[in-house]
Formats: sequence, C-alpha cells, structure tokens
Amino acid sequence: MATSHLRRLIDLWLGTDSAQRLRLRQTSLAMLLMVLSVAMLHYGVRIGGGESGLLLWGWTVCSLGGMAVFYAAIRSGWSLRAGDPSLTGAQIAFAICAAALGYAQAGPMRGACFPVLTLILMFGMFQLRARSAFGLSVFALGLFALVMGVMAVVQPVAYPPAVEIGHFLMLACMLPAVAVLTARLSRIRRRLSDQREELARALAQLQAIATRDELTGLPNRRQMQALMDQELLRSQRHGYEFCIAIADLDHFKHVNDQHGHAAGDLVLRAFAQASQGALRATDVIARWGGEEFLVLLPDTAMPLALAGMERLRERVAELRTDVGGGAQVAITVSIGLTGHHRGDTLAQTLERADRLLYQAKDGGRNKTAIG
Ligand SMILES: Nc1nc2c(ncn2[C@@H]2O[C@H](COP(=O)(O)OP(=O)(O)OP(=O)(O)O)[C@@H](O)[C@H]2O)c(=O)[nH]1
Repeated sequence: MATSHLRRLIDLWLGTDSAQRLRLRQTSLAMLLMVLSVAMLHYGVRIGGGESGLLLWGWTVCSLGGMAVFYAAIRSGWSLRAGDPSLTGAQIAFAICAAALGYAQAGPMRGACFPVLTLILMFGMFQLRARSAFGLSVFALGLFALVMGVMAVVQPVAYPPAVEIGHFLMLACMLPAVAVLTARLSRIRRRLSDQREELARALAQLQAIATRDELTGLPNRRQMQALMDQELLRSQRHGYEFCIAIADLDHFKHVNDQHGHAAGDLVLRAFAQASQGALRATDVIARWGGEEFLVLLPDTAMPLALAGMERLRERVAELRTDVGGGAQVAITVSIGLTGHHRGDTLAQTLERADRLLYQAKDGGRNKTAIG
C-alpha cells in the first residue's frame, strides 16, 4: 500500500515516459545538489561571522528558483522543442554561475565550491559533446577568475590575493582534466551508439534473411508456416474461415531450358510482383519452393477466395516478362484452392490443396481447382 503510494508520487514527479524520467532524475539530482550547496553556503556564512543579508537570500532564491524552472521546463515537455531536451548545457552554465556567486559569499567555506564545481561539470559527461564540455570548463575558469579577482580587490582580508591566486591555479589544473575526461567519455558514448545502430541494422537484415525469399522478396516457407499457424489459432478462437491455395507455374522447366536459368529467375520475380498486385492487402503469397507458391487468404470464404485466385491466374496469363535479347516470356499458373475445415490439421489442408493443384494440372493447366 505504502509502496504503491510512493510509486504514484514518484510517477507524479518524474512522469511515465522513460526518456523524460531519465532527464528528470538527472535534474532532480542536480536540484538536490543545489539544495545542499545552498545549505552549505548559509553554514559557511554563519561560521565566518557574516550575516544572512539580502544578497545571500537573493542568491538562494535565484539558485533554487532557477533549478525549479529547469525542472518545470523538462517536466512540462517544453524542453522537447530544444536541441537537447535535458537542457544539460544550460543547467551546467546556470550552476557554474550560481557556484561562482556562491564563492563570492562563502568566505572561509569557499574552498568547498571546488568539488561542487567538479561535480557540476561531471553532469556533462553523460550528455555533452567534447567541444561543449571544453567550452563550459573555459567559461567556469574565466568566471571564477573574475570573481576571485574582484573579491581579492574588494575584500582583501577575507579573500587574500595570494590565496586567490593559489585557488585559481588549482582550478586551472582541475578543470581541463575534467574536460579531457568528458571528451573521452563522449567518444566512448558515440562509439557505443554507432555500434548499437550497426547492430540494429544487422538484426533487421538477419530478420529479412530469415523470413524472406532472396530471389522474389516474398515471405519464405518458414515465415509462411508461422503465418498459417497464427491464422489457424485465430480461426479456432474466433470461428472464422480461411483458405489456402498452392500455385505452381506451368511448364516452367521449358522457360529455363529455352531461355536459361537467369531468365527463369526474372520470370519468377515478375510472377511474384504480379501476384502480389492481384491479391488483397490482407492475403499473403509466399514462395513455398522452386516454382511453387502458397497463398493464405485469411478470414475469407470460398467464393471470395476463388474470385481472388482467378484474378491472380488471369493477371499471370497476361504477364509478359522481358528476358533480354528482345525475347518475352509468357507463363500460366495452375492453382489448387481449398478452405480450411474445422478440426483438420494444416497438413491435411495443404495435402488437399496439393491434390487439387494436380487436378488443375491434369485438367489442362492454367486453371484453378477448388475443393
Ligand atoms: N530459374 C529458376 N528455376 C527454378 C528455380 N526453382 C526451381 N526452378 C525450376 O523449375 C522447374 C520445375 O520443373 P518441373 O517440376 O518439371 O515442373 P514444370 O516444368 O513447371 O511443369 P509442371 O509443373 O508440370 O507444369 C525446374 O526446371 C527447376 O529447375 C529457381 O529458383 N530459378
């Protein structure tokens, strides 16, 4: 009960979109860091004997308010319009300004600003390009140099110039090191994302190879078997009919013998394209093997299936394929078409379609036999 309330509260804070959650988690961490830094600064001012004056409270409100604005910009989805929806660069630049102004007020605690500054720049390691990270480091170094210089002049007792020079030299060593580490991480990130893209492409290619016939681009036997298994389950669950047809090119051996195997391949491709065009979008034709093709007509009763297969047969009979050298090849197709009967196995239905195909062949070819 308590965990579900907590989860709802977290969902309310971070939203439910996974990419947004990641951005908001990062911003929440930055907000927490800001709250701790503000508390630390107030403590520093107190132990330094200073007063929590208007300047300190103004800085406190601006620092916390600024982070709240970043949170709201991301949570509302407004930042999705920006180049970087997590607003990392802007958040880091803002936090550097807050740290530099904090440094000017922290008095004896100001040394604590350096680890905080390093942490701020480390946020860029997960998001920023090397050039932006380097730019932000230079910006931080410049801004701190300015603040240290001004403070050494305005309050030389609290900010002795010699100490400030030491602080500056420390920063000048530390910040480039952070920038170099960020650049290295950025390169690793880019390499990983390139590898991920390559893997996704290879996977898509493998999927195509595993499910498509290379010559015709039609689904292959394995894919068709899976589609038929699915269709069988659907028809058992919902009680609708489906039909299966086996289409076999007539005297295809003659095409190969007369025009060569390459010409035969062209004809097979042309047949695949023409049949796909003749079928409805929901019907599937697959290469079952050699010059034999299997058609699955989901949720279709026999009269409609017959009309579809006759349309296919006629379209194929009209087809003329250029096979080079000015020669054109005409082909016909014989078809065995049957409906799947309740209680039958797919193998039984396929056997029936095969028998019907041979009836169509025996009946003179270029025919559709039904049963
Ligand atoms: N070019 C080419 N030919 C193929 C391919 N697969 C099978 N064949 C050929 O298809 C022909 C099938 O011949 P048969 O089984 O005798 O049948 P048919 O000549 O079509 O005669 P019927 O089916 O009785 O009308 C063979 O010559 C096979 O070599 C292929 O991928 N490319």
